[in-house]
Amino acid sequence: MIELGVNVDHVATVRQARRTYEPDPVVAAALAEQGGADGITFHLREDRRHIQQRDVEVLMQTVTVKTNLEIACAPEVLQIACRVRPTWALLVPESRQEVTTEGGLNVLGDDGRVGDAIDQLKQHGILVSLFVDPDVDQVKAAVDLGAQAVELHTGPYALAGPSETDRELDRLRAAGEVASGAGIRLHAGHGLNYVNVRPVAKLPDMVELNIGHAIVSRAVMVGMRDAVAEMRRILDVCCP
Ligand SMILES: CC(=O)[C@@H](O)[C@H](O)COP(=O)(O)O
Ligand SMILES: NCC(=O)COP(=O)(O)O
Repeated sequence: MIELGVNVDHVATVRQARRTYEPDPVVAAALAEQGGADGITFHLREDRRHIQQRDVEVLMQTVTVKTNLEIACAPEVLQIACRVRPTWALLVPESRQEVTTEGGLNVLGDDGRVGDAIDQLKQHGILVSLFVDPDVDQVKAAVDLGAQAVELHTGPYALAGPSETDRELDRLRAAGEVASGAGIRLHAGHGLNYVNVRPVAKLPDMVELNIGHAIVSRAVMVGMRDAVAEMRRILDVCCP
């Protein structure tokens, strides 16, 4: 059965629109758990545009399922991760100008920062996943650096037009085969929603999907528990 990681970043986005106290991603995470989340994902960006350090601290005290802290390979956030010790750390690229995460980590071109970050996190008992484009060479480089999982960037798939979707799925399938063939966990995420999720969930050896924006968008209408439960039902039906 596919594991569902629910990303609560954009609950914090709504809160930060007024720099106030609500809606609280901590409450959203508890409701997501009631809806069937297997993990809670939260991205402590260097620019703090949504999740704040307070959210990380309180989520680490309250979440009862897996925690998946997304961070850049930057000393300040790495230090926080090593102190709070989430179940997983997902290393992602960041740039101030981006609307959202744009591409995967360039692991192939690593200047040592990714490798050092992996070692530092693992020394603190944290499992490490790398957010990479569905590129076989990037996945091989992630395996070589000792990542315990890769999260394939499904943004290009999600944005693909009808004539490109199969090609993007083939890229994801090929990259996933390298990951599972190397014995590391295969995750995927970014831009997945209630319609496009099924083909990705059905990819061979897919273990975990991390979904945020689409679930939070549905939650605005129906509530977090029901929005998560609906995604859970979709995954349970398509991947029993
Ligand atoms: C890496 C990824 O795709 C998401 O988990 C990420 O958090 C999205 O970036 P924003 O949260 O900045 O939208
Ligand atoms: N790493 C992907 C994630 O956590 C959620 O991305 P999105 O569903 O908010 O695009």
